[in-house]
Amino acid sequence: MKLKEIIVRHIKMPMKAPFATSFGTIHDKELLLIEAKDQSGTIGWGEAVAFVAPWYTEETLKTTWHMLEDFLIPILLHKEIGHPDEVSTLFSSIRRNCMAKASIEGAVWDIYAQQTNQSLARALGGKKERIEVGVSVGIQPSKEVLLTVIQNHLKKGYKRVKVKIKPGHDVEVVRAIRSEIPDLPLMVDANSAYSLNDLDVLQQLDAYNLLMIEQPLAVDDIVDHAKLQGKITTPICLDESIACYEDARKAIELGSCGVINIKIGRVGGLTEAKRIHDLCKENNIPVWCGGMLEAGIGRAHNIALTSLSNFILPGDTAGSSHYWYEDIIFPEVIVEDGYISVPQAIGIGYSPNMKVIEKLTLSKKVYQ
Ligand SMILES: O=C(O)CCC(=O)c1ccccc1C(=O)O
Ligand SMILES: [Mg+2]
Repeated sequence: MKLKEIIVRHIKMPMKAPFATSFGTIHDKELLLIEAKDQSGTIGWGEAVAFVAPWYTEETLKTTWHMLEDFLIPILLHKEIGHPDEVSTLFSSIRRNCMAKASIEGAVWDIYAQQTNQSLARALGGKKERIEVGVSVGIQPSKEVLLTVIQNHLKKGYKRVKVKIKPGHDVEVVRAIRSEIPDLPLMVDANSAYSLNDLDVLQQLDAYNLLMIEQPLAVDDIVDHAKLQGKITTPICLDESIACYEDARKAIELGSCGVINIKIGRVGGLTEAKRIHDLCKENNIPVWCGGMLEAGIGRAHNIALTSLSNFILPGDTAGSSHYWYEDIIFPEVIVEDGYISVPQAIGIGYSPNMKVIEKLTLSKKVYQ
């Protein structure tokens, strides 16, 4: 394929409820949509998942647009691409900026799947027909509200619940959930809010039979995570610390985690996500697919990736209606009894809903 035109749209999705984490609260999700056209007319879609502020990683919506416009789009436009794996090689002179790279690489994978007449899941080597999913619950105003929110998600069929924690809002919260729902498959995510000085609190969490503790320590500290893993039995799941295959290799070698959360944007695309998946599989490290409050295009890519065999644990890819009044794809992502069916149609298996996309678009730019 050769890309002849790329359209970048900045859209703003109103959220049903704000999402609070240890690093801040997200009220509406702004994101970039990438529409890439190949010379034969096939259109592929990608989503840039960076937030407007750099709390989760260093990237922002504006840095992703800058990288796309000034570096990544010029590299790809009019270049012959035989296979989507070549995109990361073409981008290898650009350091990091993973979410920007992933957004356009995802659109190339979509075109490739369509042109080889298969679903994106199949193109990636995924075989699962349905995937098990959980939900991520942000920090709530009170324990009562939190418990009501969790019960509502369980009624909808979600089988695993992740709650956000931060210092001062941790052991008590977990104790309250456990005393009301003792057998709930439960995990916590700290988004790097602790250090080894908090060992006492992290060891107390060990008593609550949690599936895992996600990213308790600093983003760049796989050494301290290894020390912590030696002192608690609950598996540590790394999220922010794993930005590429090499990070995963080193974390596994050091014993910094028992589980890895793979996010396509955080690791720079589907090709790198698949490499990390394969590495974890060889090392008996189960993985699951993390989320970035994606709109439908990002959600569709997550579903395809999660169809790979070592995505053993339920991921954060909830149904469209979990966050959105109206998603940007048709049909929307539906969760039934805790499962999403992996689409079998060619490409991402969902169509962009242009009416909704146009309505939510704040600005748009065409590159040729
Ligand atoms: O539902 C989702 O998309 C995942 C929600 C989530 O936990 C999250 C949301 C925003 C930023 C970081 C994270 C995270 O996994 O750490
Ligand atoms: Mg996380």
